[in-house]
Amino acid sequence: MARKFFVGGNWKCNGTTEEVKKIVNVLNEGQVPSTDVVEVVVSPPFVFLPLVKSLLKPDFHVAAQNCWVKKGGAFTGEISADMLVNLDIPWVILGHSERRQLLNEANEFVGDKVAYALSKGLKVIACVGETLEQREAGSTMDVVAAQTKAIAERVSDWSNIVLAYEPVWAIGTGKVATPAQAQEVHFELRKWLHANTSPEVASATRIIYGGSVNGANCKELAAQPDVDGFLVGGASLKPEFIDIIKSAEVKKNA
Ligand SMILES: O=C(CO)COP(=O)(O)O
Repeated sequence: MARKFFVGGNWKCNGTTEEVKKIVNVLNEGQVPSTDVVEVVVSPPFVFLPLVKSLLKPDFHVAAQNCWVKKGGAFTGEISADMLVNLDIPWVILGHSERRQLLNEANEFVGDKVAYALSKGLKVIACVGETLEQREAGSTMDVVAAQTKAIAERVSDWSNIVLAYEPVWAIGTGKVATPAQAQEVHFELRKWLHANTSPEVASATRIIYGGSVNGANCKELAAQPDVDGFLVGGASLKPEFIDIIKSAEVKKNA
């Protein structure tokens, strides 16, 4: 089964109402491949989710950038998966490295979040990735395997998970992984899924790359056999996001 190309735009903690409307406008007007070829999901901050959802053309979907680990209650400042479902928000990003690093989200905690969000019917973009120090120490695969294992131990159905490989050293740095570096980790992650989940999960799960993806480097990355799309930060706030969506054509013609 062919894996449909997936392009996510992670807006992080950016935007005003006016800016959000402008970005949505650009997205709605952009000439992009059909939904048979590419799945596009944008992730604004929580407070803009209803606005973006109401303005965005139906071909594109929205994701929250996080949610609480279980049912809501006395958890000041948190947003529950149940609330996202209530607002018809189909996707959530979990385990982003900024949350793992700045907010100390541990592998197990992320795994619990993924399991709970899936159990409520959300689709999950689950992020993994190593720091520069870990890469230089040669432990990239150990790190991403441990992060993926914490999810695999808690989840049996992978059909609503997209796995995002985002090397921390490439995020927001302008230092993109080379196509060969991305392919190597994606290939290893798929091999890991093959051995630790099932051959079916390994071949069906989309593994997307994130970290300084832009309009200029996306095509070469998209051409890698195990790169099934992107999770884009900075460039997802700019018109070049349309070019990144278009890189799905590389796969179609492959
Ligand atoms: O963290 C990212 C997406 O989740 C990547 O961010 P940049 O594209 O800004 O490097």
